[in-house]
Formats: sequence, C-alpha cells, structure tokens
Amino acid sequence: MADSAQAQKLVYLVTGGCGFLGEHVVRMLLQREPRLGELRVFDRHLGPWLEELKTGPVRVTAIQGDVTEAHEVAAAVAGAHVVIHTAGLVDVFGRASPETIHEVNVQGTRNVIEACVQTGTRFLVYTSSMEVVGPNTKGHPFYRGNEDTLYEAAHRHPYPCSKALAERLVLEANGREVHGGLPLVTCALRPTGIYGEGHQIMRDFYRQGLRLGGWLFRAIPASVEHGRVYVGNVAWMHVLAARELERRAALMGGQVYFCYDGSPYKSYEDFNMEFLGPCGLQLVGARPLLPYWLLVFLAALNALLQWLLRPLVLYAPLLNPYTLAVANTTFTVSTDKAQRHFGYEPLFSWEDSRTRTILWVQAAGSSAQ
Ligand SMILES: NC(=O)c1ccc[n+]([C@@H]2O[C@H](COP(=O)([O-])OP(=O)(O)OC[C@H]3O[C@@H](n4cnc5c(N)ncnc54)[C@H](O)[C@@H]3O)[C@@H](O)[C@H]2O)c1
Ligand SMILES: CC(C)CCC[C@@H](C)[C@H]1CC[C@H]2[C@@H]3[C@H](O)C=C4C[C@@H](O)CC[C@]4(C)[C@H]3CC[C@]12C
Repeated sequence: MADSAQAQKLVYLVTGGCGFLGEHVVRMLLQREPRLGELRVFDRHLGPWLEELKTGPVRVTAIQGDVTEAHEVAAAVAGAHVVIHTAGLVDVFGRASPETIHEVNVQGTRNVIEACVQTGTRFLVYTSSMEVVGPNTKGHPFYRGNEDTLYEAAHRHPYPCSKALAERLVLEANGREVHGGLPLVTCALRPTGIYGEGHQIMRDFYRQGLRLGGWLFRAIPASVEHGRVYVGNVAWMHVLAARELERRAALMGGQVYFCYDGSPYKSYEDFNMEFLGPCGLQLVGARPLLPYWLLVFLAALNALLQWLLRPLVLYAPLLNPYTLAVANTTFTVSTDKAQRHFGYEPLFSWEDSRTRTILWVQAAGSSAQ
C-alpha cells in the first residue's frame, strides 16, 4: 500500500463474511474498492451465494474456518494486506453460553490480532458495537452522543462484555510491530442497531405480525429513541476505513468510530414500522398496552423459564431483562468523527435505505429465506 504503487492490487480478508453485515461488506468491497486484487471470505458457515461472486474479475476465495482456531485464522490471514474482522457471536437471547460468546468474540479477536502480528498484516478494522458503551444496566439515556460523550458503561451481559473486551484488545494492538518490522494499524467501528436486507429480527417481527392478523402491539414508549443504521452504510464505512487506514494511520490508528447515517431517531418499534407499515402491518396503541412493571415481570419470567428448561429445551424468546433494558433506554448517536477522519458520508440516503429494506422484508416475509 505505498504511494508509488497506486495500481498495486491488495488482498483483503473479511471474517464473518457470510453474516448479515459481512455479506454487505463483501459485496461493497467488490463494487467499490478499485485496488481489490483478491477477496478472502472467512466464515464458519459459507453461503451458497459466494459461488456467483467467483465468476467476476476479482479472485474470491471462500475459506471455511473458525476464528477460535488460531491456526485456521493464521492460514487465512497470511499474505493479506487488510483484515476486516466482523465475525462474532451476536447473542442477547441466551442461545449460547457466556463461555462460547467469550471464546468467539474475545479469543477469536485475539487470534485475528496475533495472526496479523505473526504474518505481517498491517491493517485491521474491527466491527465493534454501540453496546461497548451502552445502554447501561442503570437505564441512563445516551441522547445523540458522540465518541467523546461521557457515559457510565456498566456491562454485565456476556455479549456487550465480550464486545468491550475485544474492542480493547484491538485498540491496544495498534502500533504493535508486525512480522517485517512495521506497525500494526487498527481501528474499531461501533454500529448502533443495524437494519436492512438480511436482518433476521426484522423478518421475524414481520412474520409475527402476519400471524397476529397484521397487528403488532406497542410495548415501549414512542419517546424512547433507539439508534439505527442502514447495513449498506455500515459496510461502506468499513470499506472506507480499511482503505484510508494506511494514509491516515497517525490519525485513525487506535480510534473508535460510531457508525451513523441519516436514519431517523425513533423508538425501536416505530422505526420498524417504517418498513413493516408499508408491508401491511399496524402498530396498535399510541402508548404501551402493558404497564412497564408487567413487561419487567414477563422478561424476568422468561429468564427464569430459560434457566429451568435449559436441561430439556432451549427457550430463548426475544423478551428478556437485557433486551427490554436495551429497547427501553434511549441510546442514539450524533457524530461526524468518521467524516472528519476519513471522509465518510453515507452512501445510501434514508429514502433509499428504507425502500431497499421494505422490498427485502416483503420478499423475505413471504419466502423461507
Ligand atoms: N446486527 C447488529 O445490529 C450489530 C450491531 C452492532 C455490531 N454488530 C457486530 O457486527 C458483526 C456482525 O454481526 P451480524 O449482525 O452480521 O451477525 P451475523 O450472525 O449475521 O454474522 C456473524 C457471522 O460471523 C460468523 N461466525 C460466528 N462465529 C464464528 C466463528 N467462530 N468463526 C468464524 N465465523 C464465525 C457467523 O457464521 C456469521 O456469518 C458482529 O461482530 C456484531 O457484534 C452487529
Ligand atoms: C418490544 C421489545 C421489548 C422487543 C425486544 C426488541 C429487542 C429484541 C431488540 C431491541 C434492540 C435490539 C438490539 C439493538 O438494536 C442493538 C444491538 C447491537 C448489536 O451489537 C447486536 C444486536 C443488538 C443487541 C439488538 C438485538 C435485538 C434488540 C435487543
């Protein structure tokens, strides 16, 4: 990645490249990264859609592997110029054990860093999460905050704990000497709640609404703002950050950036209705139908049932004390740090993001996608 080699073709590795965000990053790199020479897609579960990408001008290499296996990660990283590490176990519902979440998100990230150091890969972009900051368990609002806003980050749930630890590892690795003697340059991107094509929870809400005859019932006050960002813009920010890390190493190295775009500030449910409404669903109630104390009780009951039933069956409903706290606490960002540091501007307008998501929900809701 030197000035004299403008035309040099680069090898990129995307871990978790077959996930919701990962697929968008992969496709975005192929569309928008002119210096891409080879794209390695590393995932535990490879998607069949990768096959169609192999016929294009850029060499696409699919690698089935596990980030918790250091030797598999090292083999995939060897010879790559840039790593975008987006693989992670996203579980706030109690499907996986805390140990497994830690293993994938923390040890997996450690393996990626060590692989970069051992093999001489210098540029690492990590997909972190807003949950590294909050919402915290005390329900403190984070109202249109930025990367410098003071906030009491108090983590107890395994998922945000693991993302916070992994992010710290990535940031602390900035400046480490990699094989060949040059410094590693890292940064972390913190998306809020991502939506868009491939968003399984949105699809689940749509199907649930259809089952209930087209109705969804308000649970959270409309005044609680929940930050959301379109997946295409999150992918674009990853591509830009990866591209600019060398030229702006001194500025960007060791930095965190919230992922943002022009998506409106709304409650979780009102935001979902931007897509589910045009698909024929209605949200009943200007106010929550159930009192909050009852939701707290139901969430606690779900947690108890999950624990009691665990030896027999996995019971993992959407509502639990943690998801209720996240949905019921204002957490929105307003920042221009990524714009100032590496020229990020959203690629997709809100109207475009909305239209693309509606078309996907309509198609996904009626198929077994
Ligand atoms: N979805 C969101 O709203 C959101 C918000 C902020 C941050 N994030 C972060 O973005 C990243 C991607 O999330 P997503 O929503 O696309 O989730 P996802 O589950 O759709 O994608 C994660 C991918 O990682 C892969 N993976 C999991 N464990 C692996 C392992 N041990 N080895 C190799 N690959 C493995 C999965 O197979 C999957 O393809 C995660 O790091 C997540 O923490 C997501
Ligand atoms: C009506 C509610 C009580 C129903 C519960 C909704 C709940 C499942 C939703 C609300 C907020 C969602 C999280 C939020 O968008 C941000 C993230 C960050 C990311 O790193 C992982 C996903 C996650 C936790 C979303 C999961 C689903 C949540 C909790």
